[in-house]
Amino acid sequence: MSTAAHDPEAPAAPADPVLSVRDLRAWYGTPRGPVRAVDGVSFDLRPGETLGVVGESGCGKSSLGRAILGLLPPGSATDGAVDFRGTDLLGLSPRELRALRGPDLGLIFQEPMTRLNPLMRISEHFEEALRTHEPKLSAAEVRERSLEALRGMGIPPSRYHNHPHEFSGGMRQRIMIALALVLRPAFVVADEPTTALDVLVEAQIIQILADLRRGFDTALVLITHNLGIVAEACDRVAVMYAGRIVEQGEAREVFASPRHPYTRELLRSTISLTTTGLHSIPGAPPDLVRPPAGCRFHPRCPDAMRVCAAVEPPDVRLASGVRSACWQQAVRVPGALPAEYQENGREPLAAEEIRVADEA
Ligand SMILES: Nc1ncnc2c1ncn2[C@@H]1O[C@H](COP(=O)(O)OP(=O)(O)OP(=O)(O)O)[C@@H](O)[C@H]1O
Repeated sequence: MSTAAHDPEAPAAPADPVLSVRDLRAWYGTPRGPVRAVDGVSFDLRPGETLGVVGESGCGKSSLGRAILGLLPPGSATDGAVDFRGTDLLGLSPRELRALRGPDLGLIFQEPMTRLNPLMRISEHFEEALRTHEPKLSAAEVRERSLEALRGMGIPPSRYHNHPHEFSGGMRQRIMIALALVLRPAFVVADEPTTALDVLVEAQIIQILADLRRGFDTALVLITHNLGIVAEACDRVAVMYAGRIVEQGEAREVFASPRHPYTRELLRSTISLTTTGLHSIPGAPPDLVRPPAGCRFHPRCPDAMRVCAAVEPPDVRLASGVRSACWQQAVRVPGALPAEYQENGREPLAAEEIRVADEA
């Protein structure tokens, strides 16, 4: 560990994390065996921070968001620790968790109709949420807070007394977001909040999330396929592959010089979409019932070495503060490379060895 000399000009020490996730695992029981959708994930989130979680489809992003909030379906299980302001969320009963959702833990998921009651006016939804969690607010304050949240999402006050069916799908989604944010939760998970929305609305949501974070120190985990949003709106990024975080750090740093080959490939596939041709990463993420040995990305990795097919790479903290789980970095850490790979562990992995490793 490095120790920095005291610098009087240095910014104040960062606040304690609002959320600390340690070695989180989540799996779904299936007839083929457990699907290990989240497999040893750790990160911290400080008040006001936004962490973007990116990765291809099926890498475990949504499972991570749901596992943190205790929202996995029946038949699934979790292990590890999710510390939210000193309470381990994984140890809470469903009832205790429900009490925290809303005022402390917010969630924004894709399905907009799931929580809007078609029989209730929009105003009644807001009144119910605020009266339940902030009973001291006056009727005027409830109205003011609600209209402010709705206005932020581009819904004019004239629509306050309408019913859900009088809005388009996109508007309903924005109302749902306003409803989650009106309670000013300390921590929010937003899972692809923008898929059903157009680009203008997307920009608006990014703005709201930024305001929220500035105004109320809300910490946010933003799960998305859109690396552009992460580059624009997130402080930090976690790149997930096959149930693990393979690289995490300051978004600016990770995007400027990605260290993990998976991050590099993911960035290339996004950038080329908006410029010239279509680049996609050859192959597909692995079956999470039987993931490959060693580094899970090795069968698709252009830089794979022999050690990658056999031994899981340790998480290496680089000088920039970025953490990367890749043998290309780990071989430089004294003692990291096992003795039996000292001699030939760095040799490039031949195609036939990848097949053998896959079948193992
Ligand atoms: N209810 C379930 N039962 C069994 N397997 C599941 C269940 N939900 C998800 N999975 C599996 O868990 C793995 C991770 O899925 P998850 O939805 O978390 O990934 P994701 O990265 O969020 O994907 P996307 O970007 O498509 O939403 C996948 O292999 C998926 O098939």
